Amino acid sequence: MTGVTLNQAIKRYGDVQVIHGIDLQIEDGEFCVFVGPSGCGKSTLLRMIAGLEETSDGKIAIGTRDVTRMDPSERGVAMVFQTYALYPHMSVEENMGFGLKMNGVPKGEIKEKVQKASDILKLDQYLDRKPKALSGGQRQRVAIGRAIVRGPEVFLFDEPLSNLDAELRVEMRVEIARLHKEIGATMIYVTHDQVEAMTLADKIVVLRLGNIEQVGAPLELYRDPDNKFVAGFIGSPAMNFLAGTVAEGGIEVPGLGRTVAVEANLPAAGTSVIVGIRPEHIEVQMGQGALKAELSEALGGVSYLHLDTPTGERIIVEERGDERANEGDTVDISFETRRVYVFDAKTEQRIR
Ligand SMILES: Nc1ncnc2c1ncn2[C@@H]1O[C@H](COP(=O)(O)OP(=O)(O)OP(=O)(O)O)[C@@H](O)[C@H]1O
Repeated sequence: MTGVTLNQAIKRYGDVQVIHGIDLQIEDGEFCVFVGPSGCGKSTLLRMIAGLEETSDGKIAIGTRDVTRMDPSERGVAMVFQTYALYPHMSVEENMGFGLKMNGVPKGEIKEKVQKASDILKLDQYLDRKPKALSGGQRQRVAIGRAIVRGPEVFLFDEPLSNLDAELRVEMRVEIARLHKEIGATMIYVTHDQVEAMTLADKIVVLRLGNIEQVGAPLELYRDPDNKFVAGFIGSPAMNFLAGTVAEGGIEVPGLGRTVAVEANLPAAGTSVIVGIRPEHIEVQMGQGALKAELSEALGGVSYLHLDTPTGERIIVEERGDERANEGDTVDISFETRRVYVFDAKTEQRIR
């Protein structure tokens, strides 16, 4: 088993550079998740590691081997795709063993490895079926089984659960976590699903426009985002942002009609900042205030209350108690000082 090292990895398509010199160390046995908005380069970066996209510049190493110019088949990786990519005319067993057969592995050994993988993934009873006679979740299991059978040093997953319905996603997510525990291999996983990223990852890499914004453990990124982008990207519903100005004794926030106290050394009075507060850290005060409840999404255990400020900003509050605000109510909000994040309005870097 081995880790993966990217050293100033660059990808260009013709004149357009889409990955801008990525440095990244993924440790042996680590579960690393790439997240970021559509088009940020997550899939491209994964495909560069797989060898499915040529690396224009820089280096990629798997363990101590420089694989930058190697064919995908020589890299010791196996990739699981969103679309499963199974052969429709082959049975589950043949699909899973196909890679090994092409490599001239003896029949007995293939059978043994397929058996072992189908035990892990509970595919025993489906080995003779064709993919079209399987559910989406079962097909994805076969695709994962095909990767396991090859015994790669590194597993690569490109949004593997995107085509599954909500319930199956949860089931498969738990299964992938179990698989990682069981086989302990290095895994790199691309998703734009918050919950997948937070629950599966040892390490999350947040990408934006082909650059890394921040790397860290899920809760590290949640608690200690370096900038407004990461703060807004990690956490769901997203962190609320309100414009403010540094003033005597805190930050004047027009949207709230008051000065918010902050535990921090703030820049000079008059500096424009952005105040960030997570929906789960806000309390609602009923029957007072200037915030108008435009919408309440009741999910059961929680409701998401959408408030409009007089300045035209939007605040989402997570409500959990028995008493929850209704649409049309006017309310006020409160939050603990230690829960307030502050970003520089120009650079969007975190001040505290
Ligand atoms: N063959 C190509 N030629 C030119 N540009 C490309 C090509 N493939 C991808 N790109 C560009 O590279 C950037 C990164 O694309 P990529 O598919 O890696 O993003 P992504 O983060 O995986 O997005 P999504 O979540 O939508 O899949 C995008 O701006 C995309 O338009």
